[in-house]
Amino acid sequence: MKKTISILPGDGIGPEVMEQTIRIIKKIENKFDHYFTLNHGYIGGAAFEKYGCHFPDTTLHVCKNSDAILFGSVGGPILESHSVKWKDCEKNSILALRKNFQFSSNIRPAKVYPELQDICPLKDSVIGENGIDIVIVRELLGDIYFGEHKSYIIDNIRKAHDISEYDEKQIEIVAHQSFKLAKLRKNKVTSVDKANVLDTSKLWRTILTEISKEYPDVTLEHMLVDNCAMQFFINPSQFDVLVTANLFGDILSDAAAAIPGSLGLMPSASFNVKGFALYEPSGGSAPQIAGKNIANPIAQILSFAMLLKQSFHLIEEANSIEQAVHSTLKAGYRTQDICLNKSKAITTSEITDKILSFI
Ligand SMILES: NC(=O)C1=CN([C@@H]2O[C@H](COP(=O)(O)OP(=O)(O)OC[C@H]3O[C@@H](n4cnc5c(N)ncnc54)[C@H](O)[C@@H]3O)[C@@H](O)[C@H]2O)C=CC1
Ligand SMILES: CC(C)CC(=O)C(=O)O
Ligand SMILES: [Mg+2]
Repeated sequence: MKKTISILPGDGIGPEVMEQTIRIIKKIENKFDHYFTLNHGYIGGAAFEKYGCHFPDTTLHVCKNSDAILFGSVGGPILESHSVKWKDCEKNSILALRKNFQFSSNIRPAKVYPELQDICPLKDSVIGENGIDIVIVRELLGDIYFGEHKSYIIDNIRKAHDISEYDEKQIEIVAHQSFKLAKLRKNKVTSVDKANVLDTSKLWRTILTEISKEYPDVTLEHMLVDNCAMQFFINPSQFDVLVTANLFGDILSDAAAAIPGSLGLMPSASFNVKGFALYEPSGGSAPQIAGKNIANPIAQILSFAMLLKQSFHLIEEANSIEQAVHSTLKAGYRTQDICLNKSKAITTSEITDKILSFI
């Protein structure tokens, strides 16, 4: 198969985990006789250094001419967020990319890996006999991230506001996606909102309820977001598909990383309505561990597996990567974020060597 993939490593650990993922891509090409054209683009702080902006036209061009986008992460250390290089980096890069291609829904799976049960902070009794297997569907183009953001001074008082907005069409897209996904799974959708206070949430709840009538086999439940955050840790196996707004989804999907045990294991996929997609780890650029060859590359590698499955329909190829990750973990190889005995942890490149050996 001949397909083009945009490779946007970005900042922090992005380039390190992307480099290892490219080794996996090469192995898949060799083993299954495919040829992928990898077109590289700068984004985030890395682009700012080279082009003086966070999302140059050349990168947009690369993305427009590809069949799928594999993204690393962007952003610098929080303490440097006012510097010229990092100011508004995330807004100008990943948010602009999502907006440009209208990536309206973001899929973030969260499950317990049986071979990593020792690092899952949840008790066996909480995990339960059937384990935990949740898919979070996060709306990606509305809410407070895309409303007006403003800081100002009135009567010598510093003020700021961020406006959250939704329209029914935006909610309908993720609603349909969630019900369709639930039909392939356990037929349950939990819609998470703050409808006891927010008008955007009241609209959210109304639309989810209306759309649910088109999917009579799927059970729809509504849950308030504060309760949901707690339910993740006391009864996570109740969830199948969880659908929520942009901000709540951002926060809850990081919280859900506690289920496998590390953000370094969490891949994600973002789709537009035409099916074009961007794949990226759920976590960020982890600046404090960047450049040390200690980051976990699995989230990035599994994001590539999602790309193979969802964008290229290469199921056997994707399964071979997922199986290799499981075999590697089962054999006891761990990076430091998933290793209880840190002295036994192996590096980013060493764990990739092991994964490659199982493909
Ligand atoms: N899509 C994106 O590009 C995102 C970018 N960011 C940016 O990343 C920067 C750092 O943000 P944080 O809040 O610290 O979030 P983060 O997700 O980068 O890190 C949170 C924690 O998870 C750990 N972690 C994350 N990925 C890991 C991996 N692959 N292996 C091992 N450990 C891993 C980090 O070491 C840290 O302890 C900020 O500039 C932020 O804006 C944050 C989230 C998403
Ligand atoms: C710029 C942020 C909204 C990125 C992020 O935290 C995420 O997508 O999870
Ligand atoms: Mg996030």
